[in-house]
Amino acid sequence: MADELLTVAEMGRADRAAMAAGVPGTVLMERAGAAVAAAALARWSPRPVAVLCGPGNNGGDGFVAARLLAERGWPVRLALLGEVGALRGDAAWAASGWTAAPERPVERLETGVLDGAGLVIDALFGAGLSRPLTGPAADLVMEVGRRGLPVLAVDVPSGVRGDDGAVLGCAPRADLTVTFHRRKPAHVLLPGRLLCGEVVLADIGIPDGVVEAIAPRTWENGPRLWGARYPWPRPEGHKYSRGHALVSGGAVMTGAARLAARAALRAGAGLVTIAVPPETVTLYALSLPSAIVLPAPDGAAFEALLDDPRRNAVLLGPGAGAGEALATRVLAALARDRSGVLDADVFTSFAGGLEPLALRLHDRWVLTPHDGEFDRLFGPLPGSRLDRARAAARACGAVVLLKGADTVVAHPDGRATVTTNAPPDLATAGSGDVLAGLIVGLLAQGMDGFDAACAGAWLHGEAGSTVGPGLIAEDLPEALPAVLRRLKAGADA
Ligand SMILES: NC(=O)C1=CN([C@@H]2O[C@H](COP(=O)(O)OP(=O)(O)OC[C@H]3O[C@@H](n4cnc5c(N)ncnc54)[C@H](OP(=O)(O)O)[C@@H]3O)[C@@H](O)[C@H]2O)[C@@H](O)CC1
Ligand SMILES: Nc1ncnc2c1ncn2[C@@H]1O[C@H](COP(=O)(O)OP(=O)(O)O)[C@@H](O)[C@H]1O
Ligand SMILES: [K+]
Repeated sequence: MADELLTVAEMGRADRAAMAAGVPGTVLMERAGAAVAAAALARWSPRPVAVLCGPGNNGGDGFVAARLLAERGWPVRLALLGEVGALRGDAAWAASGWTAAPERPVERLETGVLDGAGLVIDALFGAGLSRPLTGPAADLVMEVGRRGLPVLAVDVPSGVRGDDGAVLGCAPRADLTVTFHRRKPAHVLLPGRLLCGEVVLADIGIPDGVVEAIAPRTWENGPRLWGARYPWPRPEGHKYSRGHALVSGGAVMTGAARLAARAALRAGAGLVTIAVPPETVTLYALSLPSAIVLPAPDGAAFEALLDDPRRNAVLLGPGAGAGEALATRVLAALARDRSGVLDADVFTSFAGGLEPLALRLHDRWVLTPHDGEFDRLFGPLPGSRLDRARAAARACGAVVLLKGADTVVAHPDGRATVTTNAPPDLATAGSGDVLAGLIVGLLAQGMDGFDAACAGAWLHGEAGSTVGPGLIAEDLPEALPAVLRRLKAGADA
């Protein structure tokens, strides 16, 4: 499946470009409806179907699918929101194909149309959803849920907004969603993703060059985006050529930096130094035999460690304790030519204002806030998670990774990805520290900020899925070798 995600506006441009290139809208609609019918035939045994059509082109796709399923002998009932006479353009053409047979009435959109149905095709609203569902459309959607009927959604479950996956009013929980040409953000962002069920992407004959001309800026995260630049060890390499990560460790919450350091090593950093309060050296050293544990009694000692340019990537925040001392270390790291990750307590330390960071950050730095930390640093920004992460990246000049079940990585230049492979088992203490460690380990090996953030988020999700239920954060670095072996074998390309 293609990785690009098109906004509703970009999809509209793709449709228009296809028509300008000589593919009529009716042909696109016939192919869309045929893809819906084919998906129903492939997934379900023949059964009575209720096709719910809306007043626009999403409804048009429904008319086509209804006709094709009826031609295959399925018992089909079709109900329309509004009057047939009010349909326009391609949808009017599609409706005429259904009504051409006198035994195929167009029913009013009332719950009775569901009686006897073994499948619902939801073709009420797609790209054109403009307001919350109310009235008969909302009644039908609620009733479909109450009856527990299987649902095949056309383009998106009606009520789910294409650009951000938000639910306007209500939306059915689909078993299968058939979308066209490219997926939309709603298919990967929550809650939309959870309402789509399985997503089938259908080719409706929009020419190949159209996507290149649109140059979309959003992708589903996966190895196809960054795998070619993954920093695999080279035969002639040695530990000094694989980067040296410097992790700042705290006095009390020592687990966070230890988890991060171990993840950085597993990600392939040649060396990891962990700078810790002197009284904790033994504790850190005993649990991290492969890391270099050095005492850093104060900020000056930490800066002395930073001064060695071989320590090329820095992680600050996990378990550090928020405050002036951490803020000073962050600014010291940013004053040098390094890459790095800012996480956890850093966001609280700069909650008073972004300026000191924004003045010094660049795109070899990655910020990894969860929603609460994000709001603390950037304020409550409007829009979807994609919008907010993009705005934050633009505001601070660094790569922003907004954590969650649908983690977004955004670059200041507007590129963004959504990560979809993370299981809910990752919602456990310390899991974010591992993510930060993975990213700093990749940065140390020379990956750029956007690639390292995307690769780190994806590896984190894969590692989480490999372990599954019962996962604790310590498991994640240990799951990495198997994930990397599969990645290297090209199994996920
Ligand atoms: N373009 C193409 O070539 C192709 C497009 N394709 C298909 O077209 C779909 C997009 O079609 P579309 O643009 O006509 O929008 P659609 O989703 O049918 O809704 C618009 C209508 O719904 C109405 N309406 C909206 N919200 C409402 C609400 N809450 N409650 C009540 N009414 C509401 C809205 O009314 P208005 O806002 O104008 O008042 C308008 O009448 C796309 O998802 C795909 O399935 C495929 O065939 C492939 C080729
Ligand atoms: N429901 C979920 N599904 C998938 N991943 C999740 C979910 N909840 C949290 N995560 C992931 O788990 C990690 C938690 O990080 P964080 O909130 O910083 O926790 P901690 O500070 O305890 O390490 C993030 O990578 C986040 O994306
Ligand atoms: K729909």
